[in-house]
Amino acid sequence: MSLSGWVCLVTGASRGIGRGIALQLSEAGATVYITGRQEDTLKQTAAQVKERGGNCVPVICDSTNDKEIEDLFERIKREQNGRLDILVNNAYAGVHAIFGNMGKKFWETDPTIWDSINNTGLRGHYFFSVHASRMMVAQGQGLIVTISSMGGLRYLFNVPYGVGKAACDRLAADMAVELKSRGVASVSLWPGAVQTELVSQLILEKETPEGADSKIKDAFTNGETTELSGMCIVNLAKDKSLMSLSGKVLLTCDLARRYGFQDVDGRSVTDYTSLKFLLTQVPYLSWLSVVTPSFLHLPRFVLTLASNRF
Ligand SMILES: NC(=O)c1ccc[n+]([C@@H]2O[C@H](COP(=O)([O-])OP(=O)(O)OC[C@H]3O[C@@H](n4cnc5c(N)ncnc54)[C@H](O)[C@@H]3O)[C@@H](O)[C@H]2O)c1
Repeated sequence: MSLSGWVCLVTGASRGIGRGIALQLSEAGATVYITGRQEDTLKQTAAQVKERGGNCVPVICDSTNDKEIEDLFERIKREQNGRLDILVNNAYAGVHAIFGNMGKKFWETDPTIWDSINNTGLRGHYFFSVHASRMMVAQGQGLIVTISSMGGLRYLFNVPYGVGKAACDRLAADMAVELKSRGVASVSLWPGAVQTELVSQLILEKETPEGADSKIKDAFTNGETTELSGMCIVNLAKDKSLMSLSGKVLLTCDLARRYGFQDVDGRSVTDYTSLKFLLTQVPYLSWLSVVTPSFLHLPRFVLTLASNRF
């Protein structure tokens, strides 16, 4: 799957899912601009990319700093003759705030948690998308992937988290409406639970945090690697039916099945919408999962109904 000659931009790639995505895109041959706020950690990602024979350009760019965002796009235009093929909106500053406030109600939490969660992870995505779309519309093609999660569907963790994720899904969908006639695709990608460095530190290596549901820890124990989302994006970028997927929420487990791959460590990808998995979550019925075939899935319209807003 070659992306040789492609130019990509991944925000927040100094660790976590962003780093995994940068590794996969560069391994596929793309030149990948990666952003973060700290030079040392960005350089660590760049060194890993280089070790695998890839090419990446680390750029210090805070997603909450409009001027730094503008300068970054000017630089890409200058260095790549106006070419940008893929933007991945991934940067996120909310993980510490989420796990540090587990179990608290929104009125018991400092309201600035909204900013920690949504300034980088929603407002920043909009700003990056505007600049990227200007380049992509001019070239008549491109792909914008906004990393979101199933918190966009129903309550998960806390109020600003769910609102932010629902808004990310809507951002991807509404941008797709305006971009469709210009040949540019916009999708929202939902990873499952992912074993990032922070998840290891804050969840896996600790007792279940106070106020947290023990099922959350189980989900992360069987979680995806940080590179699975990257594998999904590499395959998606080459999909001849890409425009027909534009505007949709895509799940990493569905894309792994669509393109027929396993996680980079050889594990099969947990399918959160399979009947088999869902039964494991139901007390007294979990035994049924053993005899349930894994190809039975929850139809997508049921997921839509699960948002239950009417
Ligand atoms: N970890 C999971 O299990 C999981 C599951 C589903 C969805 N997601 C989503 O994936 C996205 C990435 O999450 P993660 O778990 O990899 O987070 P993370 O905290 O491990 O990584 C976030 C990255 O963003 C960077 N960043 C933070 N603030 C920034 C700023 N102002 N400017 C530029 N870069 C900044 C960080 O330096 C880091 O590189 C989030 O939207 C998250 O909700 C995560």
